[in-house]
Amino acid sequence: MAVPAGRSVVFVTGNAKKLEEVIQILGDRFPYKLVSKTIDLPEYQGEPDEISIHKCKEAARQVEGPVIVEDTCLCFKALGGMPGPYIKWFLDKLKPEGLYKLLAGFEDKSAWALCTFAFSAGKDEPVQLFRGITEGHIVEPRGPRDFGWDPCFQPEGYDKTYAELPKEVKNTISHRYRALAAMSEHFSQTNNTSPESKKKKPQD
Ligand SMILES: O=P(O)(O)OP(=O)(O)OP(=O)(O)OC[C@H]1O[C@@H](n2cnc3c(O)ncnc32)[C@H](O)[C@@H]1O
Ligand SMILES: [Mg+2]
Repeated sequence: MAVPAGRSVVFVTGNAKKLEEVIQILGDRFPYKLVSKTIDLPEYQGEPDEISIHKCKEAARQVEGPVIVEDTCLCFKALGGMPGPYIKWFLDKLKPEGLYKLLAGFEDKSAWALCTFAFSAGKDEPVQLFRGITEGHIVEPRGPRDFGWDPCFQPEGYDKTYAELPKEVKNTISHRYRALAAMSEHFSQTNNTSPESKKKKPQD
């Protein structure tokens, strides 16, 4: 499913830092005009894919047009992938220090950040998902506190936390960067076909 060339797509999020990164990462790589809209969508429960699909359908219902949403999970290996999609509440109550302490009884501090972008061309249209994963470790918090759990996540292969790394570095290795790369690639390909040929193509 595609959006006619030149049309805008609304990125619905209640998180200003997410939006900032999305704009920095996408630059002019995205074939549609990205417009943002601040709506605090419900925090659904379930598996990450299910949550993103629900979130996207609700956004499409409210916006009544093409939308993108994003959901981020932080998963601890020693905890079987939890907090996962519930990281927002864990972070809110425990702060980055508490997230680190949560793993005090475990030798395995490994974790992965999962970002899922979901796109829908409108109300009642199917939802497409684009995922990105960055592996790393949960460490004692270091660095600025301006974005979520960044101070306690150290990506694999780096000796700095997401918070300590320059934004330009985080934005070329992050879960969000990887998911956006998959989404941009998909839309660049779809966008290369003419509107006429798109009409004849079966829906993606
Ligand atoms: O409106 P939405 O887009 O849902 O924004 P949100 O803040 O509710 O975000 P999520 O539901 O995806 O919950 C993810 C939590 O993880 C935090 N988070 C998301 N991406 C992050 C990143 O790259 N680095 C650090 N923290 C991040 C974010 O602030 C939330 O507390
Ligand atoms: Mg949310």
